[in-house]
Amino acid sequence: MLIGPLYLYSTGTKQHLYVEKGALVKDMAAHMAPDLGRPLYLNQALEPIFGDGVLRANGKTWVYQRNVIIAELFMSKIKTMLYSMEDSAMEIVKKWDKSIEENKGKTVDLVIEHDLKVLSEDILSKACFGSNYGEGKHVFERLGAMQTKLGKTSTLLGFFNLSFLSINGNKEVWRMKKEVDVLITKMINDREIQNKNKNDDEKPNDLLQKIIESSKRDTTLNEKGFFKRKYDMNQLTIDLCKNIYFAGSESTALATTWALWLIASYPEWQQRLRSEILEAFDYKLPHSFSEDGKLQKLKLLTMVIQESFRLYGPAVTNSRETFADMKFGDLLVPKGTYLWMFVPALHRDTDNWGPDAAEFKPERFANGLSKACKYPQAYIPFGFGSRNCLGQNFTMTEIKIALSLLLYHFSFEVSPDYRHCPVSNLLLIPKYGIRLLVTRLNHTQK
Ligand code: HEM
Repeated sequence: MLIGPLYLYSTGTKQHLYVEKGALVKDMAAHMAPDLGRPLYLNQALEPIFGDGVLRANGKTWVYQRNVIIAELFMSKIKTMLYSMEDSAMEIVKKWDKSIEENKGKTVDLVIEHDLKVLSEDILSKACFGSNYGEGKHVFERLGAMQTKLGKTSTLLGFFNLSFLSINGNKEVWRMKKEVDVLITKMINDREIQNKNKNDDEKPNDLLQKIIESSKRDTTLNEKGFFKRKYDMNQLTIDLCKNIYFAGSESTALATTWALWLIASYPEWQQRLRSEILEAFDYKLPHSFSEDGKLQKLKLLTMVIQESFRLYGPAVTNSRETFADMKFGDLLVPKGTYLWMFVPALHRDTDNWGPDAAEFKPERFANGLSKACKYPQAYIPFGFGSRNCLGQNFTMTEIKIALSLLLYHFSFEVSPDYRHCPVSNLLLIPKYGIRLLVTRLNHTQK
């Protein structure tokens, strides 16, 4: 059946508009929340995992949370996390080095995504919550288990099968929710104990601290009549932490995994990237990421990551609900319509990207996103408009550091045992894992 880039269908009383037209996404991106928000019916099913956290919220709770975290993820703040990101990334270098050593210095065939997952969980735990992977591990494990139970799609997006959970399955998800809440409550309480008797300038300066302080300072959400129900600020604090744990870990790990697989698949690009890294860091082990402009110098690496996000971005679908009658271009969309975007199709739209849209061509980003395609607003690996991802800078920095260190130390080829099968399971995952042949490199210093 041919259905085209714009079509409407209904499920009972709900109307769904599927949009795969760059020009329309551009118009949608120009509309501000709250008229265009998270779909309400998806929201109900996702309550155990996200509570009223920023990913699921609409209206004033969303505004409150976005304001709490936004400045904590600005580039100026991320610059203070560079050492810690690098430290975590060096762990993976040491681990792969050890595997090679145990193989008498010869090339090893490694499944990479688990190590990259641990890396991104460690970075997020340290940077945002002042703990490490060991401490955050139980939260990640339980959130992962809930995610698997809750189905085949993400909050960020779509096609949520609401009928799949049995009563027992449902009970189990709520049990896991309670476990996660207990773990996060303990983390918050521990932080409050640590903070006792400390002056403000002695307290940690991370996202968790900001979330705790804002919840005490900001009482607007508690005011009677402001919402249909009174908000429990303690629960909202827990929910927001939970949302950050969820939003910031697996997505980044998968993005790094897919980018490394593409780099291994295109040896000429791999060589070009390595030369750029060696040059930027003066042929020394890259450990000066905090030096001004070093990361910005990695222009080819940025292009490769952008292209990887275009073809293998972890977020597969995106969705919105119109909370008012709206107009996008010539199209009138009534209140209560669900809007769906299937990102891989949008990112391979030949009308927007040209006839080579399906090919890996990082050079299309040589002069920036605005020159790479007709409708830059329809490049949406991090979503669009006023609800776009707050973690973009964090993620891009983390991926650049991890890939620079890995490309400095190792060369990569795709293993003959690799089976290409990207599937959407909440996020875009490699169904059979990603296997790479990893070889140690020894650089002679300049
Ligand atoms: C490769 C990594 C990542 C990808 C692909 C990704 C993708 C997305 C997408 C598609 C959305 C929905 C945007 C929309 O509906 O238009 C989103 C929302 C969000 N992301 Fe990310 N994200 C990543 C990493 C992160 C990180 C590291 C953080 C935080 C440390 C983060 C925090 C958030 C938050 C708070 C939102 C909710 C924004 C809102 O609703 O206002 N993300 N992300």
